[in-house]
Amino acid sequence: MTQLTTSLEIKGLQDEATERVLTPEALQFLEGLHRTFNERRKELLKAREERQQQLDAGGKLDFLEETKAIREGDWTVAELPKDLQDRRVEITGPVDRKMVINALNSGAKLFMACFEDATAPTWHNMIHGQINMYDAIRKTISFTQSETGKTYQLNEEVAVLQIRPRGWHLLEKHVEVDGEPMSGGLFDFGLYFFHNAKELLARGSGPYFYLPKLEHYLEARLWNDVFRYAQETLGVPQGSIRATVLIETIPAAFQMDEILYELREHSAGLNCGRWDYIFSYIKRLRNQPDVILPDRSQVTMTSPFMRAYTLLAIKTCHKRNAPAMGGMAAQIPIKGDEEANAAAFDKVREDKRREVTDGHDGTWVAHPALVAVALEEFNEYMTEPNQIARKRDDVEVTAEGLVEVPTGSITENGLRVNCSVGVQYIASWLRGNGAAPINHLMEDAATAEISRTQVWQWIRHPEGKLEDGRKITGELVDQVLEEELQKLQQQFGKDVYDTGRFEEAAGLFRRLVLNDDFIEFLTVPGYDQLEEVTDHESTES
Ligand SMILES: CC(=O)SCCNC(=O)CCNC(=O)[C@H](O)C(C)(C)COP(=O)(O)OP(=O)(O)OC[C@H]1O[C@@H](n2cnc3c(N)ncnc32)[C@H](O)[C@@H]1OP(=O)(O)O
Ligand SMILES: O=CC(=O)O
Repeated sequence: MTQLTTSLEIKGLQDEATERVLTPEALQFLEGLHRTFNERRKELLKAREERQQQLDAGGKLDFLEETKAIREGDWTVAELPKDLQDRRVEITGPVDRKMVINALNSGAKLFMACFEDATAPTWHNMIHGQINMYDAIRKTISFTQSETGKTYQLNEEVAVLQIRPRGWHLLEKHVEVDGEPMSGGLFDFGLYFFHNAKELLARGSGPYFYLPKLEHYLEARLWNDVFRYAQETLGVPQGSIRATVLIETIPAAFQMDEILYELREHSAGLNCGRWDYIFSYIKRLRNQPDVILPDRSQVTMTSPFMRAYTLLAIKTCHKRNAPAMGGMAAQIPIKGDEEANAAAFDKVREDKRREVTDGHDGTWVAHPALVAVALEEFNEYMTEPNQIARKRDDVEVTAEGLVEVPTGSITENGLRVNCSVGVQYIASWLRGNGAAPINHLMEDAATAEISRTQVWQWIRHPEGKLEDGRKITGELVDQVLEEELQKLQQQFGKDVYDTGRFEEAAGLFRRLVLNDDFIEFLTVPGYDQLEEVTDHESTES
């Protein structure tokens, strides 16, 4: 444990890698961020709890009276920089060194490097992720895979880089200020900005961010104040930062205008973070008697509440001259089965076509092989760099429409999939991998959040019954979980199962679904179980 400034302590392993990014000047900047903004961050998290209590007491979500003037006002966000005007296809991925190179070379217009739900926040991953960003921006990044000897380097032309720092709820326990862990989001943002903002601007781009899991416009205001402070402190021109906010919580859907307004000098629009949105919908409305969702597979982008929110995002953004980005389709290539692979690609094509014809200005893909599919759809239906000029005044979305409960059934298979996929994802995360291919789909933390939240609610809601009438109970879930664990043991073999942290993952999953006290984010208790694991693919070589 080293004390570097009067009040900042590094609790994580220190080596050559940490020395590269945790320079005394960078630490001083982090300390300033913490001291200036951490109290407000904590107050905003507390306000989330208070709003939850109101919802649990039967309160309804609605557009806010206090911000009517902003919704009805005539204002726009600042003009977009050149390299954010055409965002038709963005690839996302964790911050592993090889993946970073592959994503930048993928042919996508932009790459969102994720320090959040696609990355398990080990100290190693977070530090090496920063190093990978540093080297990628300066085009000095390369990687040699030890198994194959293959070397990866950047192409001449690469995607524009943006990063997703952790949300306001997550901590970076390896750095403490005044004996208190730092905010994960301030740590990720702060280090990236400190080392790269000026370099990015000198190279004709800028410090670009995706902001996850906001639940209120005041949380957007906090980010905006962080941006102003960071730019002022480091002598970077105000407005250099541009940030796209993920609308991925149900309360935020009622405050899209307000969020854009708070960030208007730094805004790069909104994105529909659809998986977390489903998670948030169940989480926030979990105690409302009329709300219960069917199997996850039946909740799609054509479910009325999902259509309502994506169309509202497009209308709201375009009114403010901001891009409205689409979301992620889970399908990834299926190796060795051409028919299944073609079907998976068709699903992605259909999803992207709906997005572009609705009016989205770009979309996300999870895998380089899907860049071309998404590009084809956007190239065909979006002939300009974006379609911000298409105002969608025809769209009418009501508060009731945003929360309309989707119909469908809860099946035994749906319950089994939630248990199995939830455990498999958590096990992968505990092994240090935040994005995982499971049953030929890309899964990240949002998947496990949806799975466990659905099961929690099904156990407690009177209508949480399988289609054959059986009530979903803690005992039934326990039994299903045991059976699914046995299947996983058979599928992976005893050795992989024993070393793969499946039992630990099942323990956490059980706690998440059986505890009456709902746990806000699985990554919070999970973080205590996330021991240090080193993944060579995130590391320099
Ligand atoms: C809900 C949300 O928040 S979505 C956003 C967050 N989630 C993500 O970003 C997940 C992104 N996707 C991924 O991480 C990956 O696609 C995974 C983990 C699901 C699958 O990865 P793999 O098992 O490596 O897939 P696969 O074997 O098909 O990969 C083939 C090649 O593509 C590369 N690749 C796959 N996905 C990506 C990606 N998203 N970015 C860059 N490269 C990628 C692999 O590195 C591999 O490279 P190689 O041939 O040089 O070794
Ligand atoms: O973060 C994205 C999502 O779909 O959730």
